[in-house]
Amino acid sequence: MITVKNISYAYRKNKAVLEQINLHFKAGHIYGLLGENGAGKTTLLKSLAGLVFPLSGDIEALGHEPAKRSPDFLAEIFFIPEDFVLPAVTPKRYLQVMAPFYPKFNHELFYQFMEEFSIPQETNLEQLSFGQRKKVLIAFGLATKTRILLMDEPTNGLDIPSKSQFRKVMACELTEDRCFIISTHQVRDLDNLIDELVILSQTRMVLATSMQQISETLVFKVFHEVPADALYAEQSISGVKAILLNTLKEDTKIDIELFFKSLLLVPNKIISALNNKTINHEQYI
Ligand SMILES: Nc1ncnc2c1ncn2[C@@H]1O[C@H](COP(=O)(O)OP(=O)(O)OP(=O)(O)O)[C@@H](O)[C@H]1O
Repeated sequence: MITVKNISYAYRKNKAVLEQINLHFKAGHIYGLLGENGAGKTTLLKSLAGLVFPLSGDIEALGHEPAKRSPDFLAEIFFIPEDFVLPAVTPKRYLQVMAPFYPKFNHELFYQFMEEFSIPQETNLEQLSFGQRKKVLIAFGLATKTRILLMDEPTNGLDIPSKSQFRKVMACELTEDRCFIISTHQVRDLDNLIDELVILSQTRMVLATSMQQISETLVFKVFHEVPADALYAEQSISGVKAILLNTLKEDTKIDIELFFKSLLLVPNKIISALNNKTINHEQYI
């Protein structure tokens, strides 16, 4: 659905923000895009949306080059940025103006999400709280029915019930021909939602793999002391949280936060454990 070939980007000379990024995003999947502050996640999302143009390399999305921003492409992609401004109009007026840009827009679905998110429908958008406005934009993005949906920190500002509502609607709206890419630091908000993980660190792609591959290869457990065969371990209030090889084919819940930290601190151990089917950037160099 989206192929990213060796792209690099810099806002300023000699200060790379993305370097030699190679990725494939497939339809029917929800991707979690993780990375430290400044790793380049937003810039990658903007590149996919055609809002910034790679200095080298190519992106092909739905057969289009995003940077050309052709109307056919724009009708099939929606980007929910972290910060945004909504006009001082009612949701109804907002739809009258914006929905025609998306030929598959489903009005009924939009109002259904608005109800599920408990957003007052007659209120001027400008008078809503940040979290409420974010939910309006999420409802709009899902109702566009675009094949690609990009979200930058979508759960930022959402209250606890809305976060679980968000997971529910996202899972329901994913179809075989749609692809959702979510950049976030709130990994717990993505629990049981994402099925693919992409990790960026310091301008590079560290890892792109499926959650299934992670759970088949690794186990996540809590111990009283650090196990001798731990690939990575850290002390927590509940004990020593550790990642080990899944030699007994156990089914444990992936601790994404622990996994992310392990990749930053002991990348070689984790990547070589996953290496069988995993793509990492070194394979492209
Ligand atoms: N408009 C801009 N002009 C110049 N530099 C920028 C601009 N936007 C981002 N950068 C720089 O590019 C780098 C990557 O930023 P980006 O926003 O893509 O990272 P991120 O991974 O999304 O970070 P965060 O998790 O903090 O949101 C940072 O060093 C940032 O300072």
